[in-house]
Amino acid sequence: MNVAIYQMDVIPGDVRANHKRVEEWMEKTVPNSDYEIVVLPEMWTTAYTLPELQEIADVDGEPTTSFLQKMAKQYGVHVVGGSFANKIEGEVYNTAIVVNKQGEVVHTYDKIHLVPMLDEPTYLAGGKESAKIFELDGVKMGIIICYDLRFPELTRQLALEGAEVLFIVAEWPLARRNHWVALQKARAIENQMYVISSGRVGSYNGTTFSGTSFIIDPLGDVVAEGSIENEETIVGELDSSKVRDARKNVPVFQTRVTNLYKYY
Ligand SMILES: O=C(O)CCC(=O)C(=O)O
Repeated sequence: MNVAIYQMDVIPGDVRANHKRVEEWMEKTVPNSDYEIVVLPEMWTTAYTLPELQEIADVDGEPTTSFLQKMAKQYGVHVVGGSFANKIEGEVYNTAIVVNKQGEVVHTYDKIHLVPMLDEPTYLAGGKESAKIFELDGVKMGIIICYDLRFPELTRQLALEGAEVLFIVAEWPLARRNHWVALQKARAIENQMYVISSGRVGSYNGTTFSGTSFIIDPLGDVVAEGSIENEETIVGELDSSKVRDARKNVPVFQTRVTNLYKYY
């Protein structure tokens, strides 16, 4: 499966303008390509305009869900649609969405770990359900959002449920880029799965973001890596046999000693 990540900058607080940017990127990037999956970053419709989100967030997933469904159908590509601010019954969630190339929503996930350093709990509600797996073209996958990367339990759970690919959509600050890089490689190696991340670039409200979107294979080797500061498209190929080989050669999942793990 060929993947293209849109490592984009985000216009703060302007949902329609960001839709337009994604539409323009799709128009330019997807036709005549062999991309089967495209990936967007975290909160790409609004950026982290937290105090404004009650006013500008989508309501019950709209208009962003319909927009992504239209893009997926029009371009015949699966869309891992990053995440967006999504107001449901008065509370704003950070919602990730996956739409298949037929335009069907195959998965949503509301970020469960809110970031204290960003005061997220003041403005956002945490998801009520854990991350779960979904399938695209018969391959099991999972998606987590930014700060979730710091909680290895969540990714392990997805791997134990059969995920071969982990998407991480993010707006990770440049100041902690070394964590971003090391944790992604660790998640790929320890779970013997592909890690595909989409980070935003640019700055907002005094924070500069780290870009550095990745495609990392199940051995932890980097297939493709974005720059720190440029808007660009990062591409690479996923091969399920590499997951099977990694898990066969180092049989981590058969060697776990769960009865001795106190907290898991
Ligand atoms: O964990 C971090 O250092 C950054 C997390 C973050 O910025 C986010 O979840 O949006």
